[in-house]
Amino acid sequence: MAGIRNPLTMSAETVSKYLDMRELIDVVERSLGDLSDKESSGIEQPVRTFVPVKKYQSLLGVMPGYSAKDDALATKLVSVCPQNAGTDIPTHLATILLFEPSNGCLKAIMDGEVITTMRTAAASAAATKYLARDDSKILAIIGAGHQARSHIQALSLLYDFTEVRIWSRTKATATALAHEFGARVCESAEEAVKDADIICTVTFSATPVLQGEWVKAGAHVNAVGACIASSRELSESLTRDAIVYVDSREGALKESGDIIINKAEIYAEVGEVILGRKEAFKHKTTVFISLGVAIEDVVSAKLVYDKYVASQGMQ
Ligand SMILES: NC(=O)C1=CN([C@@H]2O[C@H](COP(=O)(O)OP(=O)(O)OC[C@H]3O[C@@H](n4cnc5c(N)ncnc54)[C@H](O)[C@@H]3O)[C@@H](O)[C@H]2O)C=CC1
Ligand SMILES: O=C([O-])C1=[NH+]CCC1
Repeated sequence: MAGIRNPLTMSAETVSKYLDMRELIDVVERSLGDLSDKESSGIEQPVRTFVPVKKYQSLLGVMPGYSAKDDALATKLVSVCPQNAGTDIPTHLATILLFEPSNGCLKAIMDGEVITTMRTAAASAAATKYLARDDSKILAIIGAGHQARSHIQALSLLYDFTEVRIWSRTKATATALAHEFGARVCESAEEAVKDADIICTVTFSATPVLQGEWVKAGAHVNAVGACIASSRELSESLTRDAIVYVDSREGALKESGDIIINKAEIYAEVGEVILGRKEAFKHKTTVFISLGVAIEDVVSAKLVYDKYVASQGMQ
């Protein structure tokens, strides 16, 4: 069997070669459904551990998970270093260790940055498919980093947008990203989200970048950037008035400032909607709070590994 005592090493370039966003959206969608049905899927996923590195205002996240249904076992190690912004080092650095569940051997050490960037957008796209209106035409993105780019890529596969708008506190990065996609740079977040059908907040902000009063009734919001209990991207009025979905209820109650600080009520995990156990409310204002869950990385890493092994004619 490949890599039993000699794990494969897979670079970001190799991982990218085997990841297709359309396929990933389907795979991640299924994993979110499975996460909401642990009895059948046999998912084991403790809420991740974040080790604060206060001296550098950064975090090390440890994200293990197992899916019995996929027979996939992996852990991601992710450094979150906002202070790297503007340097040659990315703000998120990640490695995924993929194991053979039957004997515990390490099968692969793979780059986790590409997977993190793409699977997060795939999760938002999967949620959006259920929660946004099918005729959505205007996409607004708040933030202009890696997640901003991958969210435009993923959502553009599902919707025929007539307009994509970007606002970021650093205008130069918003302008560069807008140039890639023929999007419009806005002078304020309020201008960007006016009448937008789908809004994504993908910033490092610790305080709200999106106010409820700016959001059109019936819009869908993917709130992706606030992943620790002391940070939030959404105003209290928005989480109070919208129907709030999360990726993991357990994770959100521990990690989401948008839930904890705003004292927001969680209506459902998006997986429960995918399974048809909870309503989608496509025509009401909806919010998907994405924290990122290990199982998304586990299934993505297995997908990459299996495709790589097949392409090499390995067992
Ligand atoms: N939910 C999930 O599964 C995941 C969430 N994330 C989170 O998404 C966010 C964006 O990640 P990336 O795009 O990879 O980072 P990035 O470093 O590539 O981009 C960050 C963006 O946030 C903006 N920003 C930074 N501080 C800000 C502030 N105080 N107010 C407003 N904007 C600010 C920057 O100008 C930049 O446009 C981060 O908070 C990250 O931790 C990242 C990976 C997975
Ligand atoms: O799920 C993930 O990988 C992360 N969520 C927040 C920072 C990284």
